[in-house]
Amino acid sequence: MAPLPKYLTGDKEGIKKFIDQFDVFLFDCDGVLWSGDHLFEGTVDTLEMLRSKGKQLVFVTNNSTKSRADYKKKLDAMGIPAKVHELTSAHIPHLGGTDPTLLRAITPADHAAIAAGTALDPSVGAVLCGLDFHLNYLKLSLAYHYLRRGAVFLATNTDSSLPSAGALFPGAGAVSAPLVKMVGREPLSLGKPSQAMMDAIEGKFRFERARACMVGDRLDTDIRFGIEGGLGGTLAVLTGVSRKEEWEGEGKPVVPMAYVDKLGDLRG
Ligand SMILES: O=C(O)[C@H](O)[C@H](O)COP(=O)(O)O
Repeated sequence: MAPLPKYLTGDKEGIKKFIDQFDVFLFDCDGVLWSGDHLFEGTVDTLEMLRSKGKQLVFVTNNSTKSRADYKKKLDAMGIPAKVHELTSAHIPHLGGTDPTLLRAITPADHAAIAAGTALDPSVGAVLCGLDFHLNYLKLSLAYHYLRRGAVFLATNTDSSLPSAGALFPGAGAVSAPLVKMVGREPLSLGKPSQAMMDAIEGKFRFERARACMVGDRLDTDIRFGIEGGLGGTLAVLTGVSRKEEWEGEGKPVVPMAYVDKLGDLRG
């Protein structure tokens, strides 16, 4: 049985010992640094404090509504300095997504063209579902028909919910759910807790897993990601999705190494 996590809020000595164990901190974003556009009090100072101790900080989000460049802008605007380590773009041709011509109600002509296949691009080999604030019936219909024709079913992540403005909203898993219902199978999910994501991060940032700590608000994505990735530590915060009741008690499947009420508590 995993030992109960250490509660670090207000424990100066415990916080110091915890931080000293790691060289690298992987930060989940939504629910840890901010909730939507609301930056949590103490976030900037805490990241600054960790940087001043020589820690490497890596931001690891499942949120696919923004590109890395957009995240860089959001971090800059919130006073969190960050570099975008994008060496080459992926060069994967794609369609759909944010295409404005899809932001409308489906028409009888769409039904006919999708059914006949004339509205479908024959070169499409995969359908990738992510968090989409403009999800609609037309996009779902196109995605379903690509899947029916044999396209690989992928998801950026399958989080059930998105923390924003201090509440929960439908997450990326709720976006792919209608397709799951239709095709009767789950997508291959590439974001946290998938270790494909951990391997990609490790490949890019070259850190020692035993000296890295994952900080997150969700047990089923962030904390599980850190544990299954063999990281030296995991730290849960209570400003997002998971509650401490989820790891308290016996036989809980995912238990963080430590937790704080909020990230800013790491300032001691
Ligand atoms: O549904 C989603 O995609 C997630 O709730 C959201 O993107 C989570 O982002 P993260 O907590 O990984 O920053």
